[in-house]
Amino acid sequence: MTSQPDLAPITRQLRAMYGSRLLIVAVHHIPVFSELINGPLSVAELSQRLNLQERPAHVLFPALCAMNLLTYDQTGKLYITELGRYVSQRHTPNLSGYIELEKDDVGAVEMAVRLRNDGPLETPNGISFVKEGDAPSPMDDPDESRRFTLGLAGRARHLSPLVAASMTRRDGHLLDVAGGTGFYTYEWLLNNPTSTATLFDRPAVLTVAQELLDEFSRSGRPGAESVRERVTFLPGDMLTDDLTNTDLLLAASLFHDWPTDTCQALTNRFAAALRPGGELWVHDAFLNDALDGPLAVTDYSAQLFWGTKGRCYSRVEHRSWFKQAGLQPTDEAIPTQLDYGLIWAKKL
Ligand SMILES: C[S@@+](CC[C@H](N)C(=O)[O-])C[C@H]1O[C@@H](n2cnc3c(N)ncnc32)[C@H](O)[C@@H]1O
Repeated sequence: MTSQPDLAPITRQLRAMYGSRLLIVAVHHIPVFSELINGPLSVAELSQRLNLQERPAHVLFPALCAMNLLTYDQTGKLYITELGRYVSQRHTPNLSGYIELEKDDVGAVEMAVRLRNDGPLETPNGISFVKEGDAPSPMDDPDESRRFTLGLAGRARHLSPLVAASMTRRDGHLLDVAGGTGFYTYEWLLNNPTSTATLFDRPAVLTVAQELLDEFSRSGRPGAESVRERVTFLPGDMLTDDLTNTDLLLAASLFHDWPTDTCQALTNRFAAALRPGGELWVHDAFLNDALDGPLAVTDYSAQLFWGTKGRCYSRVEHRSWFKQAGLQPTDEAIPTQLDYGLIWAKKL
């Protein structure tokens, strides 16, 4: 087990920028506080008045709750908190004019565009970390996929020993879907010396993963050399291609790149790939089940909203996909680091 520090303060600072944009937008571009000034509204009512679709609403409203500007009443309606009144023009004094000084910030203006449009207006080069259908994908471009994959390598190197230590130890097969660098697979195989694994991702990503496995195998760590012989690299499209039958399936930083209907479809595919007694493990950053924070995750959700087709989801949202796919969710919630954690479900 690593004794390295939790790097969450760094990623929190990095992502705070996205939360700031949401604050400016909610006060000056998409009038959340003006709509709520006359009383509580349900998420559906408020979304409809603001012309926001499900994904942007589930990014913006939880973030404003995490900032303690909005909260839910007992019937689940959103209302303005005592603190939130101070960003409304109807309250004296208020900070609305002060926030207005940032209104034309390019990031805030573009965030308003993306919230209204449920994503950027144009994506000629595809969307970060996403390969879907025939649309162009940076994950299929050799230079871009290398840049994206190596961009995640430091986080994966840091978190993968913690993830491997928390996952089930067993003799069997691990399928690491959308496995990226492969570090989660390599670390799990190091802890499970008689097991095998498949790393599934786009072909250009697997080229990088193979290089990282070479480096891992030569690290001199006890058992690292044998890991190479126990990994199969399987290029493909997880949305459409057959997935290897497996005992454990890992979805690390996977669901948060996709909209809810795709998450359900993927969970169904993952459940079908599991053998009886198999386990689906999800490593991600989870919203509170009440969709009101935590701030580190609502900021992350805004970052993912900005760049991918997804957002952060709560454990309850994940567990509903598991149940619909016929899996039995466990109620374990295992923290790792960087505001991430593990949850898992069984196939009976
Ligand atoms: C955010 S990265 C996560 C990588 C790794 N699991 C981790 O935690 O570091 C998402 C991965 O999904 C892969 N991906 C996206 N669409 C895919 C598809 N249709 N089929 C297979 N992999 C896909 C990307 O290539 C990328 O490696």
